[in-house]
Amino acid sequence: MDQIKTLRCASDKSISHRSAIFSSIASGKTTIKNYLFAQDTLNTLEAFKKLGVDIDIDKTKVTIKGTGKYLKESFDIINLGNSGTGIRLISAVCAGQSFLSILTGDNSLRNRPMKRIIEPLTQMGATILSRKNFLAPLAIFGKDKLKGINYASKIASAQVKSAVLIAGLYTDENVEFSEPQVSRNHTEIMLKQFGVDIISENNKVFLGKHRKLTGGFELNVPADISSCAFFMVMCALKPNCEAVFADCLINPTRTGILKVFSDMGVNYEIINKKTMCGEEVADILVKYSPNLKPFYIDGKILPTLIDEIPILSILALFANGKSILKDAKELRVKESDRIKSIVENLKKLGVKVEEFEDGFEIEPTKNIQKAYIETYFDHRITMSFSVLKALGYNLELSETKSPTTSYPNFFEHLKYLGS
Ligand SMILES: O=C(O)C1=C[C@@H](OP(=O)(O)O)[C@@H](O)[C@H](O)C1
Ligand SMILES: C=C(OP(=O)(O)O)C(=O)O
Repeated sequence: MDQIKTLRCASDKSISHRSAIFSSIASGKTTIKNYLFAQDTLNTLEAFKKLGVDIDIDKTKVTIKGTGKYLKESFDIINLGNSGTGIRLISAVCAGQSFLSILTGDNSLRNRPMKRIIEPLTQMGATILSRKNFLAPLAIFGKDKLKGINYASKIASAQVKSAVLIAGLYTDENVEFSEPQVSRNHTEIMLKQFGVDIISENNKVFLGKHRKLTGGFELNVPADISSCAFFMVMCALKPNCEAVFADCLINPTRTGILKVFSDMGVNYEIINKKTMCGEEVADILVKYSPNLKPFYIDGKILPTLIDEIPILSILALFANGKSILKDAKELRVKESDRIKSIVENLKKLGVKVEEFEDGFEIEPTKNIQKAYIETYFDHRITMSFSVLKALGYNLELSETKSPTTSYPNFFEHLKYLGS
């Protein structure tokens, strides 16, 4: 048996975005330790610098002198790169400012749906112009006082929920949001830390009376379970592998993958629970797991593992039966159409896979063929197939730059765990 390795994977992307946004619109100087220095979350810091916030970045921490909720007009267009979270949450901040903001992103982001936030933010009183079909760039004419809203979202989306709650900080009227399943709740947890009254009841959230953010403390961002997932799967598939994933976020709105691991027979153990950033965190030990059952994933669990589907589709190749994914249409509007990206690439490996509008069925295979993988510049597709390649399969990837979006030292960690 090899020595047990410890890996502190990339910091949580969702929590990093929120820490930057809320520290910027709070009073006081807030320090963020273990901020994720990846392209998406660096773009969020750049956005707030453009909006007049004093932000200091050094190797270990970010210090943000909050301005309170009213910012300065940006001289320039704000570019959120590849980040759906960045553009959708910052649009909501801009909806509460009495000046014009223009938000854009890269080719992928300019093709992702923005109607989902344009609709509620417009109902709350902002004026938002977009390209045809509600696509970015977005021109946002905000108002310093918005209207209340009772918004029933048709999709479970933390980005939509967060947009409504953030815009809700700019009104004294009632703000209520509901969604079909509970999406990740980092906005609710962090707004509470900044002193905002917020009440969650099952799949509903309400803002209370107190909506002013008070910063001036230190936040410490845990490791991202969505980033750990790549190496947890690698460890499950690599003979003699045993690794501890340190400080991994285990917020129940994010741990669907652990439930799927249990169902499939992945050998893991939660060994050391703690709290960071108001969030549940733990060290997780994962071991080689040779007898895997297939997965069945549908709408109930999906929001809690939405970003882990690409790497779970790799795990499915080694199960002892057909894995099924349903109700996952949202995957078609991520950084790439992830259903298509997964299915097309698995077919190239010689895997029997059937594509549905909202998911797929994957047959395991003992004979993975040599293939050229088109990543569509989607970080999670690149990282998933890089794990498969590191397990000894003959793959060539169309690019290996995209992981900088969420996990800049991904390949270093891959080498460490693979060695
Ligand atoms: O709020 C967030 O930080 C995120 C929410 C999810 O998107 P949706 O809100 O579109 O489901 C997720 O896929 C994304 O990676 C991060
Ligand atoms: C979907 C993702 O992020 P975003 O929506 O913020 O671009 C992701 O990281 O997988």
